Amino acid sequence: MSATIIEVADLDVYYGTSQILFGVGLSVRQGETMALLGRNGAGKSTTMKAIMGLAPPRRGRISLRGAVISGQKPHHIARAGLGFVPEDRQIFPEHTVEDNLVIGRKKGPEGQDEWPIRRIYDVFPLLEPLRHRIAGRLSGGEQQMLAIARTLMGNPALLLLDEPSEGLAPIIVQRIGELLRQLRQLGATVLIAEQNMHFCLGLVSHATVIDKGQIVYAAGIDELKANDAIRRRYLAL
Ligand SMILES: Nc1ncnc2c1ncn2[C@@H]1O[C@H](COP(=O)(O)OP(=O)(O)OP(=O)(O)O)[C@@H](O)[C@H]1O
Repeated sequence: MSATIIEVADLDVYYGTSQILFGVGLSVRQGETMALLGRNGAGKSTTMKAIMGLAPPRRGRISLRGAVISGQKPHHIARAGLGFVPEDRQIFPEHTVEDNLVIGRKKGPEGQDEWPIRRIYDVFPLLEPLRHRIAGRLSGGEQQMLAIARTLMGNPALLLLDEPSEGLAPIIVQRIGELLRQLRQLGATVLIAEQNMHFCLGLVSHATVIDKGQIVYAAGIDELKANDAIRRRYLAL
């Protein structure tokens, strides 16, 4: 069995006095693509932010390849090997596509340099002809691709994507899905927070379902596909 990349255990997260996460736990192994599924407001983004140190947990532990990272500052966590694409993508809108990519370039925590710009353009062929375009003028789908590509330039051990399909036209969602399937084939380890289960089918290997800040189900994606009761109860499908 491959090594565990990230292990999240017993996380409690609060915003002010409101408790948002209740004992959240999940783990992702090397080469897995895991979906964190749940309805609007279930706690997906908060889980991602907690992992990145942006919503520090009041209780619980997060380890990256066995080393505890909870309690560290977000930039330390990023340097330790986590690459986060937030819901709002956070590209630099006034810079060109290529500048955005170059800004994201850094070696991985063990000196890996697996994503030189040439390889990025091979995997993201739509970005190459746009390289001199101002990022803020790209379409939503192009910006999402750029945000993923830029994060890969940092050679993360784990790529965290917060709702990559949100707000995009179905054809673009399909393209992003194909891209993520390709990353999976290349061996990337990915955690995707999504409301859109259909987007994740055929893309992820495992699924964890969150509801009202608690993990209510975790299994291989085929098991979830076969489990009508869970899908109806927590994913409204
Ligand atoms: N900054 C904040 N302050 C207070 N409450 C917040 C804050 N951000 C989120 N919440 C609340 O925390 C809960 C979980 O939100 P979260 O964004 O993690 O859900 P989500 O599953 O990612 O949903 P979405 O699809 O809407 O992003 C919601 O009830 C939300 O209203």
